[in-house]
Amino acid sequence: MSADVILAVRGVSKSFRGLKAVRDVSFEVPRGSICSLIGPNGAGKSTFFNLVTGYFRPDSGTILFEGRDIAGASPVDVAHLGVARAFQIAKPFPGMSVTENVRIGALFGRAGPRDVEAVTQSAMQLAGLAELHDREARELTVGQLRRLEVARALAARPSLLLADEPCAGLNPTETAEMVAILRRARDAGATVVLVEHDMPAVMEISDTVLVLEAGALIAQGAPQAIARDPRVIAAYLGTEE
Ligand SMILES: Nc1ncnc2c1ncn2[C@@H]1O[C@H](COP(=O)(O)OP(=O)(O)OP(=O)(O)O)[C@@H](O)[C@H]1O
Repeated sequence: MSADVILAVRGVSKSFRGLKAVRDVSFEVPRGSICSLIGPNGAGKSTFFNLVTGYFRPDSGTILFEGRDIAGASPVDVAHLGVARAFQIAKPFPGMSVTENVRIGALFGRAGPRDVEAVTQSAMQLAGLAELHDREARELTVGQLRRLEVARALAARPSLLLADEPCAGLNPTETAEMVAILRRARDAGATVVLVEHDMPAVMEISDTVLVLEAGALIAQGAPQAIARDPRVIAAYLGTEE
């Protein structure tokens, strides 16, 4: 595996009681890139995130993160190695401030004790939350909560950020902000993989798009090529019988 590949997935499969949720999937994510995982509902996108973050163990295959096989490692171990996940539904501590919530990400992450404050501040800055630093999480809008979730994940200083539908339910202004935040996260050193249904955002932000359908990887490539791919169009729109 080349040093420029941060995540290499090889022949990964996962079934739930006979239902093949992920089928023999292989791909590589170049370090420093932004990669989107798309596909119709039930395609296996969330299952894939759960496999990478250690919530599920694959039935077969390897998941090499920075050259180390993390298939079946615990979520805590995977996080300590440098993989962070920003969930679609943020569950912050509602009575705590934005700063306190982001600091928790830093405390459980890879920053040394002396760096916790600086890492907390820079994650808030990157996510555009500096002005909201003393707001209680319960007062935040959906868009602000989503940014708090990304900031909490980034405060762990991940080298790989997995973002779960970061643009879901956001208005166009908030979506543009989120795209800018994810680009800044990449520029600050994190490779970003997102699951996303917002196609304009996917087209704008992605270096590579991976398409899953019924658990199988049916296409991968640059966004423009993916948008023209007949298999992808058929997967989304269906074909006439
Ligand atoms: N814990 C589980 N137990 C049983 N079946 C599961 C489990 N998790 C996922 N599945 C099944 O695996 C398949 C893939 O689901 P998954 O949630 O990964 O799809 P998805 O692409 O993330 O869909 P969506 O876009 O709707 O979130 C589905 O048929 C789903 O019902």
